[in-house]
Amino acid sequence: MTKVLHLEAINRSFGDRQVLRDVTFDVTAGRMTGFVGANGAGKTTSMRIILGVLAPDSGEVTWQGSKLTREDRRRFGYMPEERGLYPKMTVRDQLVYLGRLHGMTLDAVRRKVDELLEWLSLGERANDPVENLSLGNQQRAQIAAALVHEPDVLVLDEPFSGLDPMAVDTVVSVLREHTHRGVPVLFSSHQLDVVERLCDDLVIIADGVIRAAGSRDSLREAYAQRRFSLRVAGDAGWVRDLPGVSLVDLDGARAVFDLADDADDQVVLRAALERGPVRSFGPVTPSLAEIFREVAR
Ligand SMILES: Nc1ncnc2c1ncn2[C@@H]1O[C@H](COP(=O)(O)OP(=O)(O)OP(=O)(O)O)[C@@H](O)[C@H]1O
Repeated sequence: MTKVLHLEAINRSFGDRQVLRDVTFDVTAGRMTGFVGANGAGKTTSMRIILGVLAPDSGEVTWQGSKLTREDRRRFGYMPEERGLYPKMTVRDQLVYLGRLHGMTLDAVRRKVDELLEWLSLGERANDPVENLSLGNQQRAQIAAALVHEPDVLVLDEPFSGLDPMAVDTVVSVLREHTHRGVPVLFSSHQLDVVERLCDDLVIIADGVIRAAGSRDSLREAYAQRRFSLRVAGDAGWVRDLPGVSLVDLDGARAVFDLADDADDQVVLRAALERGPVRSFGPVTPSLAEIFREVAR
């Protein structure tokens, strides 16, 4: 059976303000699930509830079909929004300490820490106090802290914020290594381009309500407009006169247009071929940013 972390109808209010409403979604083993939403949408609150830092007013979180226990949660890796490493302790000592807290033997934890430091390109900084590290390196150390006890589930609040593109790639390869071993990974991010590139599944939240959830590709398909792109040899402006076509963008030989439900894309293609060579023709898949704008507004 595939291992799934499941949130079922989670509700939570602060005072008279309800910030999560019937939040329901899955994080599946072996997949990277991107959790996206505007500031204040409810991502951090959901993650805190998963980790048991905060209790829901109603609803429950299950792991492999059973209600989460404290023991399960000890096997989770969490990178909280408020970063929590001791500034004066060296990176290595800190990671060893955290591993020991989780009951690892000194040998096992030392091996794991060396591996993580190398994976995250932190080897040269290992004996520096955290406060002497650049922000990007502090972020890497924070990620190492979430991974040191070889967690069964990973929940990461904004793990890519403040990282340069190379560091993002480093962290992604470390997380991918975990998904390949069957670990479900839930991460929140504001950077839609990063999420688009690396998530397998996507959960979009707005005002405490899940607006869309599913595999990235199925969401792209579901939100695909009947939008097409046509590139011809000459000027493509004539396409706007075809029935059912509404032009979205025209750039000389390239036209992007939406088709009415009853219009046939092959009719447009034949019309183009009658006029001359067609360089390319096909549906345009929406980007994550476009889907996000559509569902989260
Ligand atoms: N302890 C708290 N007391 C009162 N209100 C809170 C508390 N924690 C969160 N909130 C409110 O709940 C809402 C959701 O916040 P949350 O931090 O979950 O959003 P988020 O999606 O993580 O946003 P961001 O991307 O800005 O971190 C916000 O309006 C926030 O102000």
